[in-house]
Amino acid sequence: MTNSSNAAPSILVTGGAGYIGSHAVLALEQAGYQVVILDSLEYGHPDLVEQHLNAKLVKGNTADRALLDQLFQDHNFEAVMHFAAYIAVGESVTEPAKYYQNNVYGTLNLLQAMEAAGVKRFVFSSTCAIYGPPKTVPIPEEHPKNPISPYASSKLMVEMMLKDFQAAYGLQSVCFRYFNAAGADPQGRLGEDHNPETHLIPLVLQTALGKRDHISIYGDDYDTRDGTCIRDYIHVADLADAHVKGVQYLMDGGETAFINLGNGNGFTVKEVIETARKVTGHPIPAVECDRRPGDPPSLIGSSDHARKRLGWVPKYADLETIVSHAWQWHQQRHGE
Ligand SMILES: NC(=O)c1ccc[n+]([C@@H]2O[C@H](COP(=O)([O-])OP(=O)(O)OC[C@H]3O[C@@H](n4cnc5c(N)ncnc54)[C@H](O)[C@@H]3O)[C@@H](O)[C@H]2O)c1
Ligand SMILES: O=c1ccn([C@@H]2O[C@H](COP(=O)(O)OP(=O)(O)O[C@H]3O[C@H](CO)[C@H](O)[C@H](O)[C@H]3O)[C@@H](O)[C@H]2O)c(=O)[nH]1
Repeated sequence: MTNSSNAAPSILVTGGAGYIGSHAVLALEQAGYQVVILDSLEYGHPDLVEQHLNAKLVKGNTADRALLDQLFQDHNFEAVMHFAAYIAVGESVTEPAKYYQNNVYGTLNLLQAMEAAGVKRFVFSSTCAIYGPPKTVPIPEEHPKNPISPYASSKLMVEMMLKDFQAAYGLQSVCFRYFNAAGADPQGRLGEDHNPETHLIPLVLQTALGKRDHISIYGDDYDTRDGTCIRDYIHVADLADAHVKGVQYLMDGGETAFINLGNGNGFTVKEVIETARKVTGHPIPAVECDRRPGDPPSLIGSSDHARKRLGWVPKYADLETIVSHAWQWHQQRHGE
């Protein structure tokens, strides 16, 4: 089956039942695309897909070549957006094979299936973690790449494959290097629900809801304005919007590009907790603990490329707005 020429363009979204992928599917659908989601559902939330997205959900793994070939035969995809990956930095250190298998081999298998089907546009979820400890802040795309975890190495390996696939096969891709994804759909339909949860903002909000006794602050002796780590929090709806612009860029004939997605503003762990206290009205007890291994003191991205090449302007750059949207979601999903 193929789409007729005036049908809505069709996109395959892997990992579309997960946090960032589901927001991207929503944004694609609002922009008039038709979406098929491929998700193993090892993580991810089929209930949210069913309630809030029109996309067809196919349960399956990027490692399953026969399934991929069938999908490419059944649909005339204009592009593939690839979110499916394992994401826990700490786990990747103790179980690197799992990360190379899923994040590298799974992606290679997908790219080979795309090549066989003649699909030439690819949008990839990369990470600021590929830069390693920054030598300059804000970090530009040209910054040296020194990943310090297998998770980050797995993402850089895919970026290297994408350069080679462009040269050899003419595959054009946009690699988005996200800084810290945060927040939730402003209308409260979708949000962050990782299990286990390791990210700061959801853990702070679980503490506000009384699901945890306190939030642990990992290190208060960094060389930063209050001793805690600085991160560049980027609203998930702004990430989603960048992905729609990324697909459009490729459909307009754009060539392979590597693009940071951050706000260019950093907030300390203590500032995030203080903002959450203000937004939620809860005291949110915090306990200062040892540093978490592998955490760089400060990560802030320069997003000039995204602005210039894609015309992307984040709508929700304000931390209070990001935390408010996350709070609305957490109360609804996890509140009593
Ligand atoms: N969350 C962040 O702050 C962040 C930062 C940088 C990069 N990223 C990248 O963004 C992407 C999405 O992250 P997320 O936070 O939405 O994670 P998530 O775990 O919520 O979503 C990933 C989804 O992919 C699915 N999946 C995993 N492996 C699969 C496979 N082999 N085949 C099919 N489905 C598979 C999971 O079931 C899950 O639904 C990942 O590639 C991640 O590395 C996330
Ligand atoms: O309970 C917690 C959880 C986190 N933090 C701190 O809060 C900051 C943000 O931590 P997150 O775990 O929310 O985010 P990371 O910066 O560690 O991780 C982000 O960047 C990583 C690469 O560095 C990966 O890409 C990952 O998916 C992405 O969320 C860090 O300084 C961390 O030490 C705490 O103090 N207490």
